[in-house]
Amino acid sequence: MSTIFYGALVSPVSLTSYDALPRALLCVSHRTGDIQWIEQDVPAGSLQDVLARHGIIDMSGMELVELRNGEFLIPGFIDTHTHAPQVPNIGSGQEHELLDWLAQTTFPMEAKFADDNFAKKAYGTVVRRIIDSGTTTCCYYGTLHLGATKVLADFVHSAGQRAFVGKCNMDRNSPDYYIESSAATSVEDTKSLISYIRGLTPNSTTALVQPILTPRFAISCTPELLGSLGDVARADPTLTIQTHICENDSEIQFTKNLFPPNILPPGSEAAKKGRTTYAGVYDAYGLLRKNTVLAHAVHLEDEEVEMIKKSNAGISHCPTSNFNLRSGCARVGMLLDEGIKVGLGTDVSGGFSPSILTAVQHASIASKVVAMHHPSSQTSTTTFTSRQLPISALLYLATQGGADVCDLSKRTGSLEPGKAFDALVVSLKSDSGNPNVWGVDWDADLDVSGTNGKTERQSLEAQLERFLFTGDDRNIRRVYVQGRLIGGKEFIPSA
Ligand SMILES: Nc1nc2[nH]cnc2c(=O)[nH]1
Ligand SMILES: [Zn+2]
Repeated sequence: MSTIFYGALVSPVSLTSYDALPRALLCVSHRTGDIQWIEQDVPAGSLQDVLARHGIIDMSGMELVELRNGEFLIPGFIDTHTHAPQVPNIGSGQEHELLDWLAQTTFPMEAKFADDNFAKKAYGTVVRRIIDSGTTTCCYYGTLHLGATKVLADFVHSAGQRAFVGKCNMDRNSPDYYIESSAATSVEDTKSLISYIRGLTPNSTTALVQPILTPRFAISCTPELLGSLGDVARADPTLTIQTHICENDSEIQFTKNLFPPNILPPGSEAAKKGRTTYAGVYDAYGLLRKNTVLAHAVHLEDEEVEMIKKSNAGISHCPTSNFNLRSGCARVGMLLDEGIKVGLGTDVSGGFSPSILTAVQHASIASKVVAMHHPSSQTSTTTFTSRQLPISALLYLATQGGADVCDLSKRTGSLEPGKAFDALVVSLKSDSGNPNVWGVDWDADLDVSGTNGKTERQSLEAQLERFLFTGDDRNIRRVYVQGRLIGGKEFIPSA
């Protein structure tokens, strides 16, 4: 049994190109939730023949979803960095920089999650909101609490989202009311959470919800704690790791003061060089590797860029937060030119929106700001340093780039046979209720003859751009993960 989608499809190919197929036919297996096959261009008159070629003569037991003009399929968004317990704080504490904001706004809210009942009340709506924003894969930070983070994992698991869920490690430089009692307790709770999450989907290598090691940032961890987390990571190369890096000048200085080279493990590169960098601290404790997600990376030194490149760790670019906390503009174009993996993160509530669409818009603006400040005579269209990011790159960062960063590139991030059907049905029709996107009459916009107006591909490209820059939850009709409908405007959650 399968679901067949017939209509427009958009999917990233690379940073510089994407598929925009006005009349695609895509088949999803009900058994696996994977995409079985895609036909790129099927005129309406050939539909029966093409289905027959795939052995589908009788549509009974099949679901056929026909998309209208102004609607298209797109891979689900991947949020490589967000803080679930900060969603209730969105839009507050907007006048601080990072360290003050943590102390004044963030830690007081996170501390409330000591109460599992508070977590049960908050996290259900948090997860629903993030899914309905079109996020099919999410890297979640919980709080330092084991109980509340289990509650978060439960909600994500039962909602059917693909996700990484981590408990923050923080045994120093945190307020008395919100700190772990020792490195040993922090590690013990982390191991319990890993077992708990792995137990949610027994004996499955394809579990949607996975644990993730989450040393909050170097400042909040003693050397003993980072060392023990490094041991946990070394024992399990499949375990993903997430943390913050080079977000804010004061934070970087504080980190360097806390970790002078003489206290770092003697064999580490930083200890040998006698010079600490932020990335060098994580590297020294074995926390920099191909499945490490590093959020922000606004103020990386050249040496750190090299180190990250060598480790094949990925960067979560969080432009909304970087503007909002006045952290700076990450040089994403340069990172991409270096071949470093980059995805997008909402970083709620440093960022004030749980939608990756907002991150896309701000990633575009951030790249324009970098280009304004570092004008270049570069004319190449395949490099990005000092150039604003094109639509193809923005789409890539929001989808496949995120999958690359999470080490999930074979499973999700684009619409391709053999990958999971993690996808959105987007509608720009007037019945979406979003006046920004239906200011254009998509039917009139289209001229299939190609003599006036736009070709079908051009119209679809225009629709994608409109959606990325002015779309919102109202335009997300359906959200699928692994072939299962889990959200969107049309979704009715079971009671
Ligand atoms: N943006 C952001 N940066 C951090 N660094 C350490 N914790 C946080 C956090 O919660 N948000
Ligand atoms: Zn963050």
